[in-house]
Amino acid sequence: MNVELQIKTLTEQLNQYAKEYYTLDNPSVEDAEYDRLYRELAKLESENPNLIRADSPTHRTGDVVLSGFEKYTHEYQLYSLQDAFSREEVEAFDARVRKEIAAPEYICELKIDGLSLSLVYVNGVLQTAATRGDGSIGENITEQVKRIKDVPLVLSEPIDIVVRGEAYLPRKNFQKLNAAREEEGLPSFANPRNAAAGTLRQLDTKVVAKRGLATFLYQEASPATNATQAEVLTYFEKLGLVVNDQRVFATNMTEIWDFIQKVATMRDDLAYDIDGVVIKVNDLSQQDELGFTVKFPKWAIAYKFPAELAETEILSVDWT
Ligand SMILES: NC(=O)c1cnc(OC2CCCC2)nc1N
Repeated sequence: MNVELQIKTLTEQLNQYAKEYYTLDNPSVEDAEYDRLYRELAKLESENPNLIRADSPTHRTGDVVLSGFEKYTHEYQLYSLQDAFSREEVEAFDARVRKEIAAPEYICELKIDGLSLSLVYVNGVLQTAATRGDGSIGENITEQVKRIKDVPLVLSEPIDIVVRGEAYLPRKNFQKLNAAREEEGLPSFANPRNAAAGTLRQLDTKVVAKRGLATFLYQEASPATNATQAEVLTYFEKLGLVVNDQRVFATNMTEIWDFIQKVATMRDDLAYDIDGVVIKVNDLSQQDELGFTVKFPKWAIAYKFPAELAETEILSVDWT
């Protein structure tokens, strides 16, 4: 078999094994077998650097230690969500929407409690990853994000697209990390969100690879190629991006509130932290009709769950 085909086969095989191991939590080969194939690929790549593929797993390792963070100016501004803390506030949002959209269909998504992330793909290849920053200028964290195993280095289609999502630390990896830090006499992280933020601010990318961050993508920032938010999310899955599967449609407050209550009861059983539910007008042309206020989109609202008291706060409350 010629070298180019050998490199292609090894790359595809290793990517499949990594997906089984990291995303499906169901490896089909032993680590030793993965390591053997990985070393074989790394050897072929070092002998034929011109044949290294953009989706090679060797881009995700290697001890790149950066000297600092470059600024990155977002091509599309990142908006933040208006918050709602009660049913009445969500009803007011629904009423505002109905002033302009007669019978809106909403899509409700979990609000992942992580770090906002922007991914820029050119010809289907991950070119830049950046933090939100102030919405216009963020920090370039491309090398760090390449160490997040569920972020595809190459999409299934060679398209140009800018996508938004959340990087988060799964609760089991958060617990492992804090246990290790206590072992080393290091201060533990207060919550998974802080741990994720601290991890993506690491200049030594080897540290990022070890921590086990993950992502959920939820918005197309570049001009929409789909008609609804639901179709965007399905399209993202087809491209190889990870999308949260807990999403429902709602056409009125009762259905919205039923979902919010359902999420409130199953929240503790999730593998990751959430801090609310995001309700969005599903039709993207209606989103455009509604537009934005100075800060927020008028077509979305975030219902926030009451903040859970941290253990220390519970102890400090005078329960008498
Ligand atoms: N943390 C989340 O899970 C989340 C955050 N934001 C959005 O949508 C915003 C993005 C810009 C306008 C609507 N959706 C989400 N699921």
